[in-house]
Amino acid sequence: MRQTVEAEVVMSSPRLSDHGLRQILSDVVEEVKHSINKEINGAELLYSLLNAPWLKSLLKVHECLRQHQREPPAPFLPYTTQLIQQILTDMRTVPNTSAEARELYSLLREPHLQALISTHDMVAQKDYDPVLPPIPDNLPDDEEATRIVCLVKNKQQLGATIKRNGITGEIFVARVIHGGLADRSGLLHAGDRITEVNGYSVNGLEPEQVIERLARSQGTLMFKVVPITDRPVNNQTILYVRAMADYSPQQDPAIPCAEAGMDFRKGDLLEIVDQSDSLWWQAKKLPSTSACAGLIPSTNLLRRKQKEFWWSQPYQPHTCIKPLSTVNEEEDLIDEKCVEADEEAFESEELREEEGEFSTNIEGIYLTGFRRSLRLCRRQSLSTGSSQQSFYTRSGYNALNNPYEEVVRYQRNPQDKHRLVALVGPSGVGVNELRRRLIKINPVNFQGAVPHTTRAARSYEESGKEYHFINRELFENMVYNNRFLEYGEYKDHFYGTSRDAVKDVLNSGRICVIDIEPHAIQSVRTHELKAYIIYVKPPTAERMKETRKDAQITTNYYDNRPFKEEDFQEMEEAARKMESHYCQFFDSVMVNDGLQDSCVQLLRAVRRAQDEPQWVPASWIRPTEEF
Ligand SMILES: Nc1ncnc2c1ncn2[C@@H]1O[C@H](COP(=O)(O)OP(=O)(O)OP(=O)(O)O)[C@@H](O)[C@H]1O
Repeated sequence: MRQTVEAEVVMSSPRLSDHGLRQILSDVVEEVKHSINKEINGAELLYSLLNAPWLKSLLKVHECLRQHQREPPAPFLPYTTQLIQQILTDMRTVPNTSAEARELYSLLREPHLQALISTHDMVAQKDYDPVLPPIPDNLPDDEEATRIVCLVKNKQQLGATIKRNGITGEIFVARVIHGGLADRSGLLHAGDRITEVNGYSVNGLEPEQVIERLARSQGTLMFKVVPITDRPVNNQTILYVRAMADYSPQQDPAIPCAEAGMDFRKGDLLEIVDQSDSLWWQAKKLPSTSACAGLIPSTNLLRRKQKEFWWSQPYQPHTCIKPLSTVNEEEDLIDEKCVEADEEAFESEELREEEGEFSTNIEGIYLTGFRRSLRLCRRQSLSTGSSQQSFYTRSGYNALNNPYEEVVRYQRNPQDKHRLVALVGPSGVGVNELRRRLIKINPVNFQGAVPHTTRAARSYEESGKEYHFINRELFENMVYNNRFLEYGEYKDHFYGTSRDAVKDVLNSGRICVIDIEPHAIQSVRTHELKAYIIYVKPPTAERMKETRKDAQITTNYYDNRPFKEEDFQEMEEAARKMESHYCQFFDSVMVNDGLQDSCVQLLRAVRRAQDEPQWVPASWIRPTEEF
């Protein structure tokens, strides 16, 4: 085909090719000379112009190029380099050159230009076209249009899967993996029928036998394919999701090709590049180092698998809304399970008779939301799991419904309200200590949320400061209206953190910093609060022993007591469970080792949350349909 085009170019200007431009010019020069002899006006000027050395050089370039067009490319000489050298030599001999000519001369001598031209010549001398077998002369008239595809094998996978039609025995390309070798060639497509591999017919072979043949071949792979006639238009949009479940292709017997599969863990960010198949999508993990995507199950398929395989069973969140005395229809509809799996992580303890409160006034700064009863109420619910002392939330999260959460990149506008900062960690790790210190560092910027309680205010307490003191009826009404992020019962009194208490802080322009139980995470991950979840992790048991030797743990029995060996073990176990069940929601993870370092880490994380772009659920930014 290319030969035809080139032939057409040459044929389209026969006069030039017959005589050569130089010859024509010489004829013109002779004519003009003749005119001078006849003393024709202006002819002398034209003569000097046509005789100018630059015009001659230009013509030389033109002729050399035309010459090259006619010659076969094999013994290609470094033409361009030679030409440039010739032009430079010619220019040197020209007296009184113009400023433009001098500029051109210096430009052509620039080392980077010379290097570029010499590179061009080197590349031009190579012949990259594949050597195709000759087309047989005796092709039947009804021969199907076939395509010969040559791919050079490298360390990469071919990036395509094949399948066999059970009835006809024909082999087809089942899918082409995005960014793989086959995809980048642009020559193989899902639905193409493969008739030959490396010159051998694949008719009647099993897909495994074809693959074996491909694996054995060295260097170039040659496919003869009958291209699919109605190739679907590729109008894929890229989708970003956070995995809410684990997946391992190696443990999935149903995956079409385990090598083409991509494993992921809860919390991984995935870029879904192809959803054209209803069962198997193609995705890359972010941050992505590979150009090649991997197969992952679609939402529907993963949901099905979660029910089938132990390895991807999602954790059933410990969310138990047990209505207080009031039961309403809406609550009945919420599918939530009782807190049970973390049960053994916490010791069952008797309620203390006397309730005490921590001092909350540090150097004149009033710190809210550090109430001892509230914390004990939480701990009590985890240790007993009994309906008498429970800590509740209205989370509707279920990984079975949403194994992937669509996410978008979000950066808070400086004029917008701050994102809520929620700390999560096993009891005793130091969540309250860190929160207290953060607020103390900058009470103008950071503040906790004032909790609500039904217990009576003490003489020194003021409603809205230590707690919002409200009666039981009002509390139940707030529960009924879903006003609490989490709430619970302790010693016949209710305690809870309300959505409005958090909003009050955010509306005042401050950053609200609260600590929550992990099962309340879903109630703060909303468009309204845009919570940034920081997980506070304990260091190793050795480091805990060292750093906490003077620290006191809050218990139900005593106001405070020193940490014991078993406290560290329990904390380690609780942390392990918390991570395995909730890690997909952690925006940031920090280890609370040395207090000073931890405060710096926390401050940095809080700044990141407010000032840097983060992946957040797409539903916070725009309403999304389930995909
Ligand atoms: N990095 C640390 N180094 C030394 N001591 C620490 C550190 N972090 C916290 N502590 C101390 O450990 C004890 C428990 O911390 P804190 O009260 O903050 O726990 P918590 O995570 O809020 O758990 P809970 O709410 O169940 O009491 C406190 O005495 C605190 O001062």
